[in-house]
Amino acid sequence: MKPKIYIDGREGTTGLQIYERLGGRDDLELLLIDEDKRKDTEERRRFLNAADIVFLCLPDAAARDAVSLIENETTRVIDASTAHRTEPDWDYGFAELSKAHRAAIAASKRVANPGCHASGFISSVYPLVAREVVPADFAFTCSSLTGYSGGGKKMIAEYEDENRDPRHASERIYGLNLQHKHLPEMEYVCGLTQPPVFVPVVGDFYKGMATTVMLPSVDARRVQEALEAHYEGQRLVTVAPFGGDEPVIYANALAGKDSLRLIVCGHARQAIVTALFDNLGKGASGAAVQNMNIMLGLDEATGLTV
Ligand SMILES: NC(=O)C1=CN([C@@H]2O[C@H](COP(=O)(O)OP(=O)(O)OC[C@H]3O[C@@H](n4cnc5c(N)ncnc54)[C@H](OP(=O)(O)O)[C@@H]3O)[C@@H](O)[C@H]2O)C=CC1
Ligand SMILES: CC(=O)N[C@@H](CCC(=O)OP(=O)(O)O)C(=O)O
Repeated sequence: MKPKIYIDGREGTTGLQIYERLGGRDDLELLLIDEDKRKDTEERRRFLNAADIVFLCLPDAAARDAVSLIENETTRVIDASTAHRTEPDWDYGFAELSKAHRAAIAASKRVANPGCHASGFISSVYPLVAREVVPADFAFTCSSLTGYSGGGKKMIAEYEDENRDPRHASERIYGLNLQHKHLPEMEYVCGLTQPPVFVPVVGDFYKGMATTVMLPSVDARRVQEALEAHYEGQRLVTVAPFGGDEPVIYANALAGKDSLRLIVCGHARQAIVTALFDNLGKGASGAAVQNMNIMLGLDEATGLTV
């Protein structure tokens, strides 16, 4: 019997990208809701309970409602929203962080898929804190550049409108209240004693992401060696040689891929780590499909672009 998969929110940016990654697979059965019933609570309840694995690609409140519609013990959930990422009875869906994370995902009924900016920060910082290269009470700062698809359908329409605000041609700094919605998961997953100072920036390009963590008074080579050791043998998270692959970093360099690459630059007294990936790949839909593959005991990269 093929596992039955339902994508709640399939018409959205993340949902469509998951559908594209699963559409051509013959090892899964996709349960497809009628277009005119996709927001009908009773019909969704039926689909949510008929599936073995459900992807939630919905706003936070709708994701919480969807979970409450599940009335059986067997349906397993991968939630792409922010709703459950710091809940102790959910597993955080970033398998490369540790063997324990991977094992928890494999056995989980409830997986919270990481936020895009959070994926960049956590992939850099979790190993450095776990390996005591940087203390958990370090005053982390981070800047993260993302394509506008990170803002979903509404932001895509805003950027692609022919009469758009001409200021969209320039980068836009946001999250200025320093309370971005990904801060709680960054702090929780890395075990930090304080949140980082986090500056997200959206640019005039569709997809791609470069999240840079600043590490004053830290030896850059030690950082690179720790990250390389931590991710040894991983296929979807890799570490560049010290100094990086190129003299400059373009935020869209890994657009279209489901992998993430860490690049360490600096010298003996200062380091920066940049996580380069696609906000819709390892930052959302690619990660969600990877988590599903792990939950089903399949090769984690099935259907993904490494
Ligand atoms: N875009 C990205 O890079 C990332 C997004 N995410 C998260 O994934 C989730 C989805 O985001 P994204 O795909 O960008 O958002 P979109 O706005 O592109 O899509 C959301 C979809 O959910 C549908 N929807 C809204 N409310 C309901 C409801 N009550 N019942 C059924 N369907 C509903 C919308 O319908 P309609 O089409 O009618 O508007 C839309 O199709 C969010 O929680 C987001 O924060 C996570 C990581 C990255
Ligand atoms: C450009 C833009 O607005 N990006 C979104 C992040 C998208 C994302 O990862 O959202 P989730 O937390 O729901 O997963 C933001 O910064 O709020």
